[in-house]
Amino acid sequence: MIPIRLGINVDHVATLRNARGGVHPDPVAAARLALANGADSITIHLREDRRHIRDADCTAMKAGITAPINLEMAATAEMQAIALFLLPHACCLVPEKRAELTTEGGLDAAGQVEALRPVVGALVEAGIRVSLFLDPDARQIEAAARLGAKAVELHTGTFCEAAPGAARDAELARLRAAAGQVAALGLECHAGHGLDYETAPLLAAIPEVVELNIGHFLMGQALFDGIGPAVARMRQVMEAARP
Ligand SMILES: CC(=O)[C@@H](O)[C@H](O)COP(=O)(O)O
Ligand SMILES: NCC(=O)COP(=O)(O)O
Repeated sequence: MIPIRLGINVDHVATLRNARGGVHPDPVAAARLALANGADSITIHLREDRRHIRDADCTAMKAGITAPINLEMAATAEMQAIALFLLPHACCLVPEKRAELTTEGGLDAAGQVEALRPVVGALVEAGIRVSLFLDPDARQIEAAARLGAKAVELHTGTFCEAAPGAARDAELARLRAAAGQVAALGLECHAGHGLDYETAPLLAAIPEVVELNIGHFLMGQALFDGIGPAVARMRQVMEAARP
């Protein structure tokens, strides 16, 4: 079986914690449980509005786990400074709009290469593995390679939100083609957003995809099954689908 990594996004543990302004549930405790049950890394998205993960969560996560941390961030001076201080294993540059409910699409890397270049350069220089969160679009993927990113995380939201049928099949075909292009350019291919037990195996079946990042669905499922069993089942269905 071609190995595939599972990154667990614990943003929405922080959403629940913030609902009462306290310290429970703790994203670091959730991360440890996920790592003990099949996760390879932990993703945290420090949004500009700090709606869930906060700055203290980032330092607590760095101190609290030894597994790789993937910091999702907007490509801003503020976030760059935080990343260079925190020095996570990886950073994933994502688009952010304050009014959005969640991430709505991929970063427009092709449209802002010169603006992104210094941010990507500074993070790579600091030894951080930089990925760009992109739609499965050839022009965007080519821009990621031009920028010196080491990975692309394909946005699977459009695929996950589509009902089974021709439109969803077409989006999966786009994702397959994009994964092939990412790998052909020598970058790692990751995927994420909206994945669940039904859709994640369809991405895991793509040989070029080497990492899935999954959060919201699993944190919801954890309310019923517990984080450990929820993550373990995701690991199982991903590996069962793996070529
Ligand atoms: C980029 C992406 O799809 C997610 O990793 C991101 O974290 C979604 O944002 P929220 O976690 O705020 O829903
Ligand atoms: N980059 C995708 C991620 O980290 C988790 O996205 P979601 O599963 O919370 O939609």
